[in-house]
Amino acid sequence: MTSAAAPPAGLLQLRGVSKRHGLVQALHEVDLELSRGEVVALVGPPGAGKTTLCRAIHGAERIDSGEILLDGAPLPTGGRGRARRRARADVGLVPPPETVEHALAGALGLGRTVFGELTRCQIEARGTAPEVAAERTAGALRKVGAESEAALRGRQLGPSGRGRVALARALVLDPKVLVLDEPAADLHELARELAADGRTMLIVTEDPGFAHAAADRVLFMSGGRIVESAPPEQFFSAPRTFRARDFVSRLRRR
Ligand SMILES: Nc1ncnc2c1ncn2[C@@H]1O[C@H](COP(=O)(O)OP(=O)(O)OP(=O)(O)O)[C@@H](O)[C@H]1O
Repeated sequence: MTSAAAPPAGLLQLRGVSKRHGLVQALHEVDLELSRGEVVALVGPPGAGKTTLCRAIHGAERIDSGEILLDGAPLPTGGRGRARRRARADVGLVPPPETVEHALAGALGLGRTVFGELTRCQIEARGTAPEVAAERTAGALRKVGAESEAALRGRQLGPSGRGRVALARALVLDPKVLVLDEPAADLHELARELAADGRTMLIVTEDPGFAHAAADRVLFMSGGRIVESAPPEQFFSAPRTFRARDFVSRLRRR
């Protein structure tokens, strides 16, 4: 199939989303729907388009065609204004471990502390009052177990701290959809807690155990297309297409 079968009245909808990187068609008319409270695991081989899809949903990647709707309203795909900042806050993205350092370094700038940045971004994106924002920052850092990172600056963060702070930065904006791109294993338990709390999430993962535990549904991507959509137990035990069977058998051999 070329599009994911999904229930109607989704919180997040992608319709015919395409994106080309130079000669590479990274996303090919992707249709996707996430219902409120649904947790979807996105899997697929390297180069399938998973990160491009996550970045497009977050508004970090300009799409070539198609549309992305959140709560029925199109997400702005360009510009720098308040509407765009708000849209990016509504879809929180935690980048993969290999790029989270760069992403946080950009957010924290040269001098800002973790606490300062998490507070600032709420004031900027949501117009939150400073004292309320500071309280939320403290709550988010507590939630992810990164209270001891509060006074640190970008380069002082260790690998585990970076992932937790990036998650706290997304959470502090109370996103309608949370996208986790290959979260490190030490974030899995937190992701499961967020799923149990009813968060709507799209999680890129190649860990079948984690997908089973956290996700309601698995989407399999290959060649820029969503090829299968199934409950985790069904997908990992009986994938339908050749490409998915090959992917699952490679996972089993690892
Ligand atoms: N900025 C870019 N410039 C050129 N090509 C890119 C760029 N970003 C991604 N691509 C290409 O687009 C395709 C999809 O990449 P993407 O990173 O979205 O896949 P992925 O499924 O996340 O892969 P991985 O699991 O390896 O992270 C790949 O062929 C990749 O090489």
